[in-house]
Amino acid sequence: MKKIHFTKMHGLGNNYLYINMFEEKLEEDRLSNYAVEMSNVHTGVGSDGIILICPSEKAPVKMRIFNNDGSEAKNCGNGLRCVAKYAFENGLVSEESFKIETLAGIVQASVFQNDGIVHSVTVDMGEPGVLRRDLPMAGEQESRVVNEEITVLGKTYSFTAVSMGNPHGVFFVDDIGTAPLKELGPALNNDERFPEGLNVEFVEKVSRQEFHFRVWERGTGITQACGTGACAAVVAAALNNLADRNEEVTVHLAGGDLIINWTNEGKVLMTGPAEVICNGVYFVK
Ligand SMILES: N[C@@H](CCC[C@H](N)C(=O)O)C(=O)O
Repeated sequence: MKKIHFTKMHGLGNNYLYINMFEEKLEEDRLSNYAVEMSNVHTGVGSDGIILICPSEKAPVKMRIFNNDGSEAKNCGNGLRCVAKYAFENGLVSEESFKIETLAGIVQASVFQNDGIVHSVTVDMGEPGVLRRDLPMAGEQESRVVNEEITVLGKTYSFTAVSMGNPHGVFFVDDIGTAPLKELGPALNNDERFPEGLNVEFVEKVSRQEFHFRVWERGTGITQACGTGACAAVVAAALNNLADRNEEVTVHLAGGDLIINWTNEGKVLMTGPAEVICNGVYFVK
């Protein structure tokens, strides 16, 4: 019987099964099935998806992420912090600052540790995409989508679109508690205006340095946290003059807080925790 060794980790409750591809051999054409099977809460381990920590020719490690519906995404902010922690604690890297390759490009991770145990990680996520073509989204490809009206399920909302390597739609609301996440998330993700789907975020401003945040993720549904989504939210806040560039902004997600800074140089810095839940062995059916 085939066995897959994994480490279950989470970043603010956004949990994935991490597979060390330096040691495990998985068939490329079965990765999507493994994500669905292993993530199943009833018959698998239960998770928001799987993340492969792979060898890379461009960096010490490469991250690949599959949502729990089996779809592969190009980026994952909470995943990057966990990959950085795993790589450092398991000797895949020896420096405290190192590169990680993703399908969206190469990012720089810096771990903060005590006695070899990483408690938090800053990832330089690179520059956000702010044009329609970056998502992609239908319409004039070279234009931005900032506070633009969109009609969904018969109601009109204003939203801002940002790519962090994966597509995000950010909706600013007065009360995060009444945000129609469950309805708007799937509707927008399946909307033909977003040919590659959409991660949907509702964001409530507390001050220019503090926002509440809830997310419906493409390929998974409602999760406790989304790192790329929090980055997109702060970029969207700055584009709408609700926050300032080059300032640390605290984003309160369902699972805890992230600190995000869209610097004047254009990079988005994300800082937050990463935690190990358990190690295990999955018996392939
Ligand atoms: N939870 C992640 C994002 C995971 C991928 C996303 N659902 C997509 O399909 O783009 C994060 O922390 O960024």
